[in-house]
Amino acid sequence: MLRSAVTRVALGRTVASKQLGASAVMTRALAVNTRTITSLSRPAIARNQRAHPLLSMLRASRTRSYSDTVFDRSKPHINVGTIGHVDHGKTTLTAAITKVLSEAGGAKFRDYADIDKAPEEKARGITISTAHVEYETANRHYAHVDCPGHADYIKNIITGAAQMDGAIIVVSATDGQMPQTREHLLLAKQVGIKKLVVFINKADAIDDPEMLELVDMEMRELLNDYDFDGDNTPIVSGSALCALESRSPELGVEAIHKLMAAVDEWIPTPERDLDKPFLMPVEDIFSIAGRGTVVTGRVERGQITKGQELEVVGFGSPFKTTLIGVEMFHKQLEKGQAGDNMGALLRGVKREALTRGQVLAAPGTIKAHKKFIASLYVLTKEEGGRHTPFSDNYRPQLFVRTCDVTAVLTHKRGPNGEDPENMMVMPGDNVTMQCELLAEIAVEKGMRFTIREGGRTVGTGVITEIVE
Ligand SMILES: Nc1nc2c(ncn2[C@@H]2O[C@H](COP(=O)(O)OP(=O)(O)OP(=O)(O)O)[C@@H](O)[C@H]2O)c(=O)[nH]1
Ligand SMILES: [Mg+2]
Repeated sequence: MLRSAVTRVALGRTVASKQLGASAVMTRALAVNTRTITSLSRPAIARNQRAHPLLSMLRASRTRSYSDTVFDRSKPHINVGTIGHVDHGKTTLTAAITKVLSEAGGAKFRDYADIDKAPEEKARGITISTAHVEYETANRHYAHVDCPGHADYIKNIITGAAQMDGAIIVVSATDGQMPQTREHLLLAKQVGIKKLVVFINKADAIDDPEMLELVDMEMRELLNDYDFDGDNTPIVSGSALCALESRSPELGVEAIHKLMAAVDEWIPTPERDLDKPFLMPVEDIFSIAGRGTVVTGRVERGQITKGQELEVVGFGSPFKTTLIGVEMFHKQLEKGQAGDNMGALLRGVKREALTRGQVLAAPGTIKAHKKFIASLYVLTKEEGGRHTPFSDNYRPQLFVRTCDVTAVLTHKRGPNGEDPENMMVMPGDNVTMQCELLAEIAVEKGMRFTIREGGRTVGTGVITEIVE
């Protein structure tokens, strides 16, 4: 069934979500932007083929049918993306990677036009244009995200519409680093991306090869500035366009192979959820006469066995308890694990001591906090957000996991002590603000949340730093 779906989707735009559905990581990553699989109608394909000059070439690579390649579920999966300044070649590189890997049987070629007119996706009411493409190397299976514009990158990174475990930062040899190179690096750092690979693109367009050295040095310095490992980060130079147009192989196809080898080696496969410490957000609480208190929820990560100790964190002092029973679909189990909707029977805990929004966690693995710094995207009126700006001490409801709590948003005072009172936040803005919660909840750096007001979502954010 899977195979036929793949074969049917002639232009492959929607293959990724379905194929990857089986992978737990992917299911989560694509949860907000799962697209339906529909084959393009024949006239649509014909139109596309007429429209794009590269298409006869593409058709050749497409007939090397991808459906012949058995999807190998045993390969580790990882989410990556291209980031970098406008026009530096992110989309061209994305297309080039699929082209080069398709020749090795590890991808379905996605041409530039197909990637760049990415379908719009809805993530929590925010429209984000992203293209997901997939490919594989000998070692790993990749989902790769590319966004058409700077604003979409910002939203995409903040909302986690496509989570990136690592990224390829593209920088043009003709320009060197530019403002969005830095901005994307900063955001990447804030959302917890630990490793990047640099691609110095447009190496075909420079006269002086020293430019490459210069950009190389400058990028290492910049990476160090943002707390990445600038000295050891692999930097590959080449030309995405040459690879896409099958010319100057040393700058083109060979550079792409070098780049992907660097990505394979340098960007680690994320820890699987099952290997992480146990955590389950509390959704509901029941008293069961003669037995005790049962908490239900969906296990976010890790696993737990009957008899193990748990900590209840959030809304007041944390306390410990023991898991004495696990139930799922009215059946008793020995163990609960990530993804399970389970009922946890707890020893000696009164119903009143528990509340929705707390978490059950492996002891000592998460703390409750009241104050943190967040990178926030404020929805525009068109996205269903506010019509007017807000100023300091704005008090929306903050939603995270199963929890909602009032938050007070204030600006961090400017570097020269600028008065935050005078700072207004406009719909459509991306801002860094301090959030102070009216109750302590279990949060971690890198967690995403939404802010709502009067029953509608007005913003989305990611925690970049815990204050207290
Ligand atoms: N000479 C040369 N031009 C390139 C190369 N790669 C991309 N370009 C050109 O640079 C321009 C921008 O490329 P894109 O791939 O659209 O850049 P982008 O980073 O996706 O741009 P945005 O999505 O608008 O931020 C296009 O005209 C490409 O043809 C290259 O290796 N060499
Ligand atoms: Mg682009």
